[in-house]
Amino acid sequence: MTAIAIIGAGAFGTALAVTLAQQGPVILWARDLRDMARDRENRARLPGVPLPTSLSLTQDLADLSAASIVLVALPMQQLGAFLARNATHLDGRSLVACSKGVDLASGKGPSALLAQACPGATVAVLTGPSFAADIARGLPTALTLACADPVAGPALQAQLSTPALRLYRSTDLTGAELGGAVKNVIAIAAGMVMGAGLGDSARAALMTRGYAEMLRLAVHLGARPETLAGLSGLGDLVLTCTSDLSRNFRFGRALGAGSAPEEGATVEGVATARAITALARNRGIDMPITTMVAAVVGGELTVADAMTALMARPLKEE
Ligand SMILES: NC(=O)C1=CN([C@@H]2O[C@H](COP(=O)(O)OP(=O)(O)OC[C@H]3O[C@@H](n4cnc5c(N)ncnc54)[C@H](O)[C@@H]3O)[C@@H](O)[C@H]2O)C=CC1
Ligand SMILES: O=C(CO)COP(=O)(O)O
Repeated sequence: MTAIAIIGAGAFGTALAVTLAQQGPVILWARDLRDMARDRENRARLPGVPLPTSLSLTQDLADLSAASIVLVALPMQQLGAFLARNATHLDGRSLVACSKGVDLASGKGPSALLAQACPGATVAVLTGPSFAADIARGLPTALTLACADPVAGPALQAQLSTPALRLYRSTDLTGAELGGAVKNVIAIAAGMVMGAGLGDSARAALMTRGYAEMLRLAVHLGARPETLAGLSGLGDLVLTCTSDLSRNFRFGRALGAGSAPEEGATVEGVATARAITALARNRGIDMPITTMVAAVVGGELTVADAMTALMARPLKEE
């Protein structure tokens, strides 16, 4: 019996599938397998990583019926529509949300979308600092597995950990997924700073103040501060704001440098900046960097004007 299934054969879904297949059978669902089955490699999203024989591929969601754990690794803005069509295939299992972001249509994170569409499921969140390419190469990685259920949480932690992938357990789903959502927005801002040539000192200031607004939003929405200080918040913020491997960082850097961003890359921080700006405005939470990123990606502000506006804010206590 296949115990673990993964939905979404992007870079992250494929990397998780390759890693978890070292421990037992895994089934990976893609809406379009293209040449993956023939090549035994996901050349489009995770080139150079062979797919092990314990990993099977399918385009038919009915093939996932034997899996007790389903990891959902779709881009955030695709998740709601996918669930509207396919929730009956997923209900009643342990569903692990792997997307990072906030849904523009509903203002919800991935775990809330899963719980709403699949009321009989046990929902968890897997998040933290990890590039798909690192996981797939078996490099050491530590992530947060958040699940409110006191029995399912430890079981999932054990089943999804490997010698190279170390999962820390939490019951704070709100904090875990808001850290992963906001860090992408701040990474775009960090990229803008570096692309515009404003320097490492400016980036450190922006990361720190970005962390402050991540914490402010998450605590307001019921998260525990220590969650944000962990892998899913600070850990992922540091990784994403400082690495060329980050698509959000590279996107921001292109904007800052006045060059064209890469085509076809999943850059979750773009829509999430807009979703969180709306959420923060409705709740009266001050999130100046997120609001600035939303305005720049929406074409309402230039990077230079956004930086000037941030520096001109009234002086305040830290
Ligand atoms: N790539 C990474 O290093 C990491 C990614 N993530 C998160 O994982 C999520 C997925 O990202 P990636 O795998 O990197 O994206 P990706 O850009 O590599 O792949 C996205 C995949 O989703 C598929 N897809 C898009 N819409 C779909 C739909 N409606 N139905 C079925 N399949 C659909 C595409 O065909 C593509 O294969 C994002 O939320 C991202 O933030 C989290 C941690 C690390
Ligand atoms: O979430 C990630 C690292 O933890 C991947 O970051 P990007 O989506 O910016 O590439």
